Amino acid sequence: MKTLNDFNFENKKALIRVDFNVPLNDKFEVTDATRIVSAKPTITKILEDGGSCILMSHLGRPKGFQDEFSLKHIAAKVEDILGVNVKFVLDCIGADVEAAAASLEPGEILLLENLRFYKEETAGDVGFAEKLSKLGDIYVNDAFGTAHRAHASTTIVAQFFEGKKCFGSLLAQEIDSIKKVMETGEKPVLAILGGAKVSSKITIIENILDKVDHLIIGGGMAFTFVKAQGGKIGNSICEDDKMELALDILKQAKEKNVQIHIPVDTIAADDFSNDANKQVVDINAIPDGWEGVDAGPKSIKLFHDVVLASKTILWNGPLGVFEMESFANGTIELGNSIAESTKNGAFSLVGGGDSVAAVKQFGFENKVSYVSTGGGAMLESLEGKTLPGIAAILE
Ligand SMILES: Nc1ncnc2c1ncn2[C@@H]1O[C@H](COP(=O)(O)OP(=O)(O)O)[C@@H](O)[C@H]1O
Ligand SMILES: O=C(OP(=O)(O)O)[C@H](O)COP(=O)(O)O
Repeated sequence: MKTLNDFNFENKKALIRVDFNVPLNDKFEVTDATRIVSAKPTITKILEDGGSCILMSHLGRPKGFQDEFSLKHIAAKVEDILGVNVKFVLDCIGADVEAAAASLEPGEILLLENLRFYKEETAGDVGFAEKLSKLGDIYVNDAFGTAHRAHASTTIVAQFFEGKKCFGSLLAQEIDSIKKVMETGEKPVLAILGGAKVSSKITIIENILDKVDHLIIGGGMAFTFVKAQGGKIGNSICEDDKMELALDILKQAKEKNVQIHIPVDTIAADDFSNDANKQVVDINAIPDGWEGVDAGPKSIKLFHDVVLASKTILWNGPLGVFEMESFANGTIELGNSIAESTKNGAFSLVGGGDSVAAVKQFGFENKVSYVSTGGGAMLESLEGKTLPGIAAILE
């Protein structure tokens, strides 16, 4: 696995695929710059070596050239975070871009326009990838968030850099964190899966049953397991067509010696709204007209004990409807438990969509070992897939 340290970038132009797909508000201001901050170590190392950086990224899912998706909106933020002047070109291929890249001096940074303004990017077009490849001497992939896409700039371009391609430090760190959970982590290894649906996590569950000692199934997806075992779940969300599968997962877990922990109680609400009436009830005795929306106190304690006994922890998916203040407590308490366990020496990885949002919203970002910068990319990694962006560097 080639990393930045395998190269000296002196007088070299690094063509770096970053994931600067960051959220913007209606004034086109960056509202969460995590992905830009996370790319800084790679860029700094290359500049310190005496090289220059050509940064390429997508932003959103534009249909052709659309001003609102221009990377010009984020150029100043990138400059601010890197602390180095950033040159910006209004295209990502073509004569102007080639001239700008050719005249780049050591220590300088060039930011290209949104790659997805060309449909060839997402189509993985070889000709488009070849044009990009002309811009740099060494290809660095640091875009973990987009590593599950076999696009021109994330995957196809790598074939033009035989022996001259490597992982950036962010991508290497993401790979390492996943490896810690899936392969090398200190036991006991715990995975906590929450969120809304069993169906979106099936492949992950089946893949990690071979890797973990404990599995907490929380959030909305727990109710499919509870109902499948004969529990009364009222109006709680449930995927009836996945009940058989839930029973099969419980059976597989037993065979594989994995201890599964399902909530024993829940906060039930009489309406799916923040000001609904609520009551604590046993998970398998939810009255008609009520639905489970958050972990109950006994479950929080149970999960706390499992988390504190674990040395390696993966967390994906909230334990309740955390977007509503009234039902955020279980997710916050789980965050507190993971923070405490991390302080005691456990390795904790948080990844995938809403759990990362929850971790940031409730201030746990610096209290866990690692927060992934990838949503879909992290979920696909946990499913056991080799991401095309990663495979292309290894080839
Ligand atoms: N008991 C519940 N009932 C309904 N929705 C829930 C419940 N618990 C969690 N959720 C919802 O699950 C969603 C996140 O699910 P999911 O997308 O699978 O997680 P992630 O994005 O972290 O992988 C959140 O919007 C949250 O409100
Ligand atoms: O933000 C991203 O994905 P994510 O929301 O799954 O983390 C990546 O930049 C990939 O974007 P895409 O899903 O439009 O290919």
